[in-house]
Amino acid sequence: MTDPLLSVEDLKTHFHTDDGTVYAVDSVSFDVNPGETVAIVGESGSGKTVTSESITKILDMPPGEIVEGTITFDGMDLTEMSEKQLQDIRGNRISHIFQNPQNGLNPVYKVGRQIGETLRIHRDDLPKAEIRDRVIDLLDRTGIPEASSRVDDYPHEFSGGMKQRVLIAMALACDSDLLIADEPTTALDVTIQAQILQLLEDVQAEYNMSILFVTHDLGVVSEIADRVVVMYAGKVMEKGSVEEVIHNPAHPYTKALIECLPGRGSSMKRIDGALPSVTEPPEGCRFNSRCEHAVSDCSMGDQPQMHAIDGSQTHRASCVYYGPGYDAADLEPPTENSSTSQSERRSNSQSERRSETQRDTRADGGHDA
Ligand SMILES: Nc1ncnc2c1ncn2[C@@H]1O[C@H](COP(=O)(O)OP(=O)(O)OP(=O)(O)O)[C@@H](O)[C@H]1O
Ligand code: NI
Repeated sequence: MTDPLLSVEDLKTHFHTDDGTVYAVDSVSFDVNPGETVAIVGESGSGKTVTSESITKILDMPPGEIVEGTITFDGMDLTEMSEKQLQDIRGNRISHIFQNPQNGLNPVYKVGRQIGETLRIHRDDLPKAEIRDRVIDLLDRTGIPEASSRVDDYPHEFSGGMKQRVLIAMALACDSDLLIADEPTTALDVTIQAQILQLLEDVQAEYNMSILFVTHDLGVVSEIADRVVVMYAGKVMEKGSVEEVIHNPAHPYTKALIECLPGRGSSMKRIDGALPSVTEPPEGCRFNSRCEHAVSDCSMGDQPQMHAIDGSQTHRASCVYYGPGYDAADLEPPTENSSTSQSERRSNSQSERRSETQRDTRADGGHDA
């Protein structure tokens, strides 16, 4: 097996605010292998952006601080790097694109000049004319029609989708190893969204780039990602291949997210309840207050450890039901006609439950005794 390109281990990024410490990212670990797409998914506020912005330290620090953890990129620990060293990495080996493409472009400069700037900074041996040729080629490859004239246009002359293409061109300028894309299609309409996702897949294959894709949308994850990391309130709830996580979700939080996908589950619904306090996170599993399966072990100690699912090397979930003394089958939804209550189900194994239901039936209407 090849070494991961990026390895985030036990990352803790906190914010020191007047209201206390915000535990935005609290012991997050995951890898990104060369050439693969890893998605970080979770509801708003779960710590996806803070995780991704910790990698090249583009966070506001202070109030933010990387309190613990290592971020190894191509064998180098980024958390130990000076600002000068990080500048060499940003836009060169690791590029970012964001939800609002406007923020990535300076309105007063022509787009060609801005893409060229990345090359001038990181490839200062390139002659001027060659830079221009390369920029036009990049715009062309990212699907901008008439690239040779568009190169001299200003950002406001481009639509949202075209601006995002310009930013992808910029990310490709130095042939980055890793593209971090934070909700890059959320602000775009659905057709354009699909085109941008397709473009990312195409350029990834062509440039053998890795992508860390941040989204709250599990539908997008199944389209673009190879592997997925499910975050909730600063913790990783589950991770694994897209197949594993989307088709065989293990954590009650992931199951609930999937239930909320349009066309899935019983109806269009949201997960009941709200994220827990970020300054005073609950004991135990951070999802416990919203989890219909929560038992007393779920509100004790730290976030449960990651347990392997069905003996998989890659699929893991942070839920006590996959640990000793529990049966993950108890996480399955109750059958349609089951009259037993939540608490009864928790305290009984499936077989006990069956015999209890039989007893109930007899008590109600049985005269065969
Ligand atoms: N500068 C900051 N100061 C204080 N708290 C912050 C700061 N930036 C982020 N946070 C907090 O960190 C937590 C994680 O935020 P983050 O932006 O990573 O969430 P997210 O998963 O990306 O959500 P979204 O889907 O809305 O983008 C949130 O509680 C947020 O309020
Ligand atoms: Ni975000």
